[in-house]
Amino acid sequence: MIIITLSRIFHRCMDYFRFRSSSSGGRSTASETDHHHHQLIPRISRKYRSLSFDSGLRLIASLSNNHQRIESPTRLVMSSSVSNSDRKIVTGSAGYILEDVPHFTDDFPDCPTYPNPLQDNAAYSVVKQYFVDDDDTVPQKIVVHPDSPRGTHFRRAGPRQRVYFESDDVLACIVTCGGLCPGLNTVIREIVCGLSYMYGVKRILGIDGGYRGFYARNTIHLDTNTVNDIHRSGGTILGTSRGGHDTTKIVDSIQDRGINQVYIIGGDGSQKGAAAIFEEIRRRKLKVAVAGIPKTIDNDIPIIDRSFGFDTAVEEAQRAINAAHVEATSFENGIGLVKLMGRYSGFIAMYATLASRDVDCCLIPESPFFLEGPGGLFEFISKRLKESGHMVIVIAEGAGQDLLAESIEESKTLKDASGNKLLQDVGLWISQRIKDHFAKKMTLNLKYIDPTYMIRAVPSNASDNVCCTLLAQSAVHGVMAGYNGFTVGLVNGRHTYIPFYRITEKQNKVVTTDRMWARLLSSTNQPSFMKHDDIDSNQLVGEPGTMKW
Ligand SMILES: Nc1ncnc2c1ncn2[C@@H]1O[C@H](COP(=O)(O)OP(=O)(O)O)[C@@H](O)[C@H]1O
Ligand SMILES: O=P(O)(O)OC[C@H]1O[C@](O)(COP(=O)(O)O)[C@@H](O)[C@@H]1O
Ligand SMILES: [Mg+2]
Repeated sequence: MIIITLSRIFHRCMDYFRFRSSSSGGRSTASETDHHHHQLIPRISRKYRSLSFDSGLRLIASLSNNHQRIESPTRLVMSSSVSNSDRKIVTGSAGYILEDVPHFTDDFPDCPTYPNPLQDNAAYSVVKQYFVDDDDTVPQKIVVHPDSPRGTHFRRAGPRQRVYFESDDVLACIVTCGGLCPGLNTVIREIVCGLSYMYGVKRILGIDGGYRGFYARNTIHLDTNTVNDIHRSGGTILGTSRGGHDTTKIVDSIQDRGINQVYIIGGDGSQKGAAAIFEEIRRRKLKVAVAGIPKTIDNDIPIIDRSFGFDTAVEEAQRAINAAHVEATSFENGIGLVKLMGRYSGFIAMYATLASRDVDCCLIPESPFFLEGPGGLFEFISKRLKESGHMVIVIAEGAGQDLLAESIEESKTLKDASGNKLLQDVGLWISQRIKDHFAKKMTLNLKYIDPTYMIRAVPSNASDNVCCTLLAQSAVHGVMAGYNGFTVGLVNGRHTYIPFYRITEKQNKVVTTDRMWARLLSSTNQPSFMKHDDIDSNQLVGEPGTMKW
């Protein structure tokens, strides 16, 4: 209680000395902005002139005179792998760690705040506890032991009592980057509607065609009318692209246009791009917020439970698997083979298999397999055909690439414009290998179905539409509340703000020693195709226990 009260007193004191900053508006250069900022500082009491949020916390701590709750929370600033990026880590008792996100007050300790317009909105003011308490955090791990530390937490998303933008001053922009994903249009729609209806923001721009659109294309005007029906269509009305991330040109464009809120909808690559933009914005001391909304049908983004589009992609994949099953059961020794997306992570294949119940074998990038000999794929196919006369195989596009690379040497080095590995068609390759192997042994009817782009080009389903809406609203609330340099994401079913470095430091993968993969193996009754050595060296790179729903 004491720290909360002191913290509020501190913020009240700070509010008293607030000034109106316009550092990001207009066409000011970085040096002009600096100058403008420093011109305004003398208006603040000397005592609080250089008081950052951190030093504010320390001030409260010293005032509190050794109170237990104040003794423990300490903010440690650690060096980051990304230049100029300070990691905000708050530690507390019982091994509590908050991996916090940057806030405007870190760089602009005296920037003004305003009452949240939602508090005058009849629809929200009746909602009990609509505003999120500043102390609310969400644990990354929810399975704990009596004596285990409380571990890493992330800041809970949602609206705050005070905001750091006046509605009329906001110039927001939205960009979609990377591959398509069901729900992109819904997220665009809900950012526009959230900004407009909740916060009265009128100036919102769409960036045309991904990152390069910042500097190579005109912007697109967005309002609640223009986005009204877009959620019914797949794709993105803004267009998207790979490559073209030129940080300097992008931030020049943000600065020149006077944009002060940047919403970036994209996958792991896009979030790395967002982090680079945020770093440059900070370096230039611009009062511009950058927020990421994770887009990934592959579910290759760590920390989060899942993001929008995945559910729809898995549902759409069922149509291909059903067709494969019908074909396989209609012919002697029928094999239906379906290739699904998943460059480095096999979540779509794994969940489509678990959902379908018709799949006999699921092959993913994380689980090595081999074709010939005892325990190999050919032996299993032979066994399953003898038992039931047909089978369905689901293969993720990134599976077995090492086997393909043995035959196609140059395939190891090919990359797309964003630097992602370009894959060979494992579906075609494995179909041919199976046909060749059984050619002289038995009649085989193999039908290869490749629904690749169909599962991501569709509009999002009902559950993903809800997911898109909540993510978009959470991003808008976070930005308006002054948080910065974050990706919004579901952690254990709660929306959180996650620092970019945690999102970009590794990829999420299926952990084949985790219980979910074991559940799949028991559902299909397929062998693991793993040799003992593979188990030992199995990359434990995923977040064990992700996809918990
Ligand atoms: N390490 C990086 N730094 C800066 N920008 C990046 C980085 N990786 C990817 N990007 C940019 O992010 C955008 C999307 O990346 P991509 O890998 O194609 O898709 P996704 O975001 O869906 O993973 C591209 O414009 C790409 O240039
Ligand atoms: O052919 P494209 O459009 O470059 O994309 C193919 C890749 O896009 C994805 O659908 C999604 O990847 P991103 O998240 O990097 O956009 C992958 O599953 C697939 O390998
Ligand atoms: Mg990606």
